[in-house]
Amino acid sequence: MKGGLAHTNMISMTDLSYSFGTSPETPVFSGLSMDVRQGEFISLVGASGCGKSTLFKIIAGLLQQTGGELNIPGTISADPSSRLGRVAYMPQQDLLLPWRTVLGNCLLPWELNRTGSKTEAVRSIRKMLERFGLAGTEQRYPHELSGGMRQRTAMLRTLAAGHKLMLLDEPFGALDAITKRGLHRWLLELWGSLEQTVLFITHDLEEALLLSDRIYLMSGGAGGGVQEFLVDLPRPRHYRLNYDPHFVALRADLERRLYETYIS
Ligand SMILES: Nc1ncnc2c1ncn2[C@@H]1O[C@H](COP(=O)(O)OP(=O)(O)OP(=O)(O)O)[C@@H](O)[C@H]1O
Repeated sequence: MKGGLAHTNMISMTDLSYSFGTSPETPVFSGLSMDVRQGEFISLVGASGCGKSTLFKIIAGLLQQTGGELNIPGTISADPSSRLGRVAYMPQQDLLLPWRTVLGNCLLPWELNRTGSKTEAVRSIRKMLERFGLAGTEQRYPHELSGGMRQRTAMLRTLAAGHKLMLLDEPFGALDAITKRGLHRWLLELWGSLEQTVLFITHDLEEALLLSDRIYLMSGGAGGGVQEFLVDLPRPRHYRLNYDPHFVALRADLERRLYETYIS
């Protein structure tokens, strides 16, 4: 966690559960109690299908939990519409609009909110494009970008919405190891320089360890719940840390605990 930030909860959930209407008796997950504090970088790992993306949709206000409490300051747990537009949510597929340029895609949050002038919004996006290593791409269409560039564009658009809490659903899942490494460095720098709180879904345990303050291991199903895993590695972090004996031991421990969620 970044220094100087208060232990204010950005999200806190108690005994949260969710079942789709099609199978109300078999919850996707249940008994989720966890919190995300201001300025933290938290990762969520768990078997495919345990409900990670569903949880993000609940936090973003697209779905309503079927049990338990979800507290996000300024919203009402029982009213999912009160959460809509309160957090920045980047779903698994980047969802860039193919008929819009990079600039056009990044202007979407402004078009939805209309806060400030368009000139100011364009100026601010141009500045961010540089910071995101996307200078010169503003008139390109999504199909003219590499996978890494698309992800950065989608993240820029997510950030341009101006929310302090970002939900990133496997943003680097489809990228090669070296591109991923570059984006990790870039994301850590970005997170370190902004007052951003990040909740991040990944299947890559090294990625989770490198980026996070804490990791939640989600089990899914009835009585699955969630386990907390503390990442006591100093910051700033660099990928060379992956070869550090403490990192290797943490990775083995995390893998063992994740394995236990599969067989429990
Ligand atoms: N609209 C839906 N109706 C019914 N079941 C659904 C629906 N959407 C998802 N599910 C089911 O809910 C479960 C959780 O899906 P979810 O996408 O949240 O899992 P996940 O942990 O994010 O998976 P992955 O790691 O593979 O992305 C899965 O079994 C999925 O098939």
